[in-house]
Amino acid sequence: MNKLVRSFGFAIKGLRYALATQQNFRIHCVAAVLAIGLGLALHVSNNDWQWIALCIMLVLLTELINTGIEALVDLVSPGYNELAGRVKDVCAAAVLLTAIFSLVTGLVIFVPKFISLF
Ligand SMILES: Nc1ncnc2c1ncn2[C@@H]1O[C@H](COP(=O)(O)OP(=O)(O)OP(=O)(O)O)[C@@H](O)[C@H]1O
Repeated sequence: MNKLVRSFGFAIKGLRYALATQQNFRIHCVAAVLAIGLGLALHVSNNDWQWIALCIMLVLLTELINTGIEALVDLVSPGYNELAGRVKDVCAAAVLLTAIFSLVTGLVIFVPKFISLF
């Protein structure tokens, strides 16, 4: 049990690190809160909630993995290295793709709801 609590503490430490150091992670958290607020206000369906939850998790997960890999790259390659840069670029591309996927999904869910309001 003690080990479980300690592991939970390490995970919270990782989350706090990402929140404190990664502007993109903070922006994605705000976007997640906005999406949840819009979903509640516009009474989206259970199916739409599943898509919203999937998008939020995908973006936050890729951002956290990107942050971890960035730290690892800085540890093993503190100086300039073309491969180190490529690793970071590819990880940044993963975050970008999930963010675009989430944006498109959000538009598909929310735009028709907004249109039907007017
Ligand atoms: N050690 C390195 N060697 C070569 N290029 C690097 C190195 N570190 C970073 N880069 C290049 O600079 C870019 C930005 O790297 P940086 O570590 O500043 O990430 P970041 O801008 O903080 O990313 P994020 O906004 O996701 O935190 C990388 O995508 C890569 O192209």
